[in-house]
Amino acid sequence: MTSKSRQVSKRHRNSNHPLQRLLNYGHNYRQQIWQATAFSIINKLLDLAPPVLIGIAVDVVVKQQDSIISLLGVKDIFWQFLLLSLITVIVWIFESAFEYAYDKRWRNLAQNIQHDLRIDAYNHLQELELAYFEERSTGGLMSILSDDINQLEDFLNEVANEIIQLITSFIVLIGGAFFILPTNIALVAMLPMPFILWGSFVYQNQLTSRYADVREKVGFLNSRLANNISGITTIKSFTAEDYESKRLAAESEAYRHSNSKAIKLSAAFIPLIRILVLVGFTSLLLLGGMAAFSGKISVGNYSILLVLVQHLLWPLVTIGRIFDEYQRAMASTNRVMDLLDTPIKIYTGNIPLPIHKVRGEIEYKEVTFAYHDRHPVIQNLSLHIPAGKTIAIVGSTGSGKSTLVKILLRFYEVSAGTITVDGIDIQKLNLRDLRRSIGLVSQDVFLFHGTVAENIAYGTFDATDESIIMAAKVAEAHEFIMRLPQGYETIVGERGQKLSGGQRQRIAIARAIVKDPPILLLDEATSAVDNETEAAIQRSLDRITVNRTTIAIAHRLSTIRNADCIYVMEHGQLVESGTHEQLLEKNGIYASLWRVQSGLK
Ligand SMILES: Nc1ncnc2c1ncn2[C@@H]1O[C@H](COP(=O)(O)OP(=O)(O)OP(=O)(O)O)[C@@H](O)[C@H]1O
Repeated sequence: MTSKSRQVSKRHRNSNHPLQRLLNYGHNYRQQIWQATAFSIINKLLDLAPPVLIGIAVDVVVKQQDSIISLLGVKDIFWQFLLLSLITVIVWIFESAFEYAYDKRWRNLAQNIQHDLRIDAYNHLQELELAYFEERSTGGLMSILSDDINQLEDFLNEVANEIIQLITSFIVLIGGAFFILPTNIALVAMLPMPFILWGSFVYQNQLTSRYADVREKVGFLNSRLANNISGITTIKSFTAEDYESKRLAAESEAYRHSNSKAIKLSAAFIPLIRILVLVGFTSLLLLGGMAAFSGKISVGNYSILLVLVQHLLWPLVTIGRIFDEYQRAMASTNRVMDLLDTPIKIYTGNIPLPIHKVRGEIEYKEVTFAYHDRHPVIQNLSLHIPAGKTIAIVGSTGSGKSTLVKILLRFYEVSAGTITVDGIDIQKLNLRDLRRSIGLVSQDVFLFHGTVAENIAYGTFDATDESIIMAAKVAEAHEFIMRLPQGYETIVGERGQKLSGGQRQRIAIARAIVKDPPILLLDEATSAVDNETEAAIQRSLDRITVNRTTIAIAHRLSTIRNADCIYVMEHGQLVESGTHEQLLEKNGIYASLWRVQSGLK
């Protein structure tokens, strides 16, 4: 996480209102926000000038030589109108110029903030521990990083300006009414205003929870979609299309239902506002007309008021949509900010571990570990692996073998005990250095959409073509890669789905070879392959484990029989250890497993 985003994250944790959180986040753009706001206000003021110009024109017609314009020294009616026309042209030009200015500012601001927010949110997400991802769905997280941030972009693009201009119109109208009209008439005309504001406020509160629900439902819908698209093979093979279609329809229906609850409320808003505006407008029409007739106010001023109110009527009608957009944006803001505020639970230590200095001695000292809300998977386990040696871990499924490897990488934090690398507690080591010095070939190989070469070089981004080919040869992958349509430049497809399981496995091994780490973790590297491939992988593993601390987890005992020491794991504890021969002699769990696998029993 960048120090900038860390600061930002601390800052907006202090406040609760989403708008405040957004403003705090956009702290660096304060100047741009002020400029855009000022341009919006000036544009609105200029936009409100035509009613005044109409009023003045009426004034010229009614009062002729005694009109307001005549105060400037222009007595001739034609010249008065010409001057008025000139002012109109100038106002128009400035209004257009400021429209351009505010539009450009707001839209650029929207782009800058959405960009920063997306990158910061993604960077923060990358720092979060695995448990966070296990609790959530990919689709749900995608909808925060995509939909919610887009919602904010739309808000800043248009709605922020609309809100500012609406407030400006309000103030001008109220000020204008009290300035022009006798106080009692102005008060009557303004009577609906508090109701409009109060009503809007109540509405806003009601809408908040409904839109939060809509955002949540979008998250569920997205997660179902993402899950189904990645599981399409399973869906097809189990002919579960209808079942999935129904499940998706149910999520989509929930989204529709949630939206229609929000629509029910927000759609009633505009007609209500119109009624209130009507009360103000007709009272102004009536009382103002009577006042103009009796000479209490001038005909010009009366015209100004009427046109000004008309000018406000339209924006007021849009207030419902503006609140709507505002509420949606605030619901999105909360979701994005909540993600940014999620505390990172696994922090890096500060002892550096330069990769070329790592010897690779690993020690687990009385380690206990439990996944969140579960019983311990590893219990009081101690294990010493001398530098450069290969150990193997075997044992029944679910006994905790993979977990042992994951806690060494600090994907999860141990509950008790310590793990050391070269005698240093891994919690005190620089986390990136620790992970850089470990190569993992995991049970489920993940390839990224891209070429074979890119996938082999993944993590060693400066790898040369020669080293990539060398690694592929050692991993016995070179031959099959050369048979692919574009060789090393062949696109492997998303998650490497255009390759076979064994091919993916060999690319993963080549990837680890290019990385050349002092510590190698092989989590069932030969699980998804046939006997021939297994033999090929075995040959390459024999080569790459030399002088490298290696932990190999295997179900097929033949693949690890040459290990310096083999451990048998049961229920989170190491119950047997020794070389292959020693363990056979012991005639315990390992020996019976061996007999089963080699067909002796
Ligand atoms: N992320 C997780 N959250 C909660 N429980 C988990 C998680 N990952 C694994 N477990 C549980 O921890 C136990 C040990 O899992 P682990 O993957 O370490 O077993 P394993 O010995 O590697 O099994 P296998 O040989 O089948 O790969 C299992 O009971 C599993 O259900």
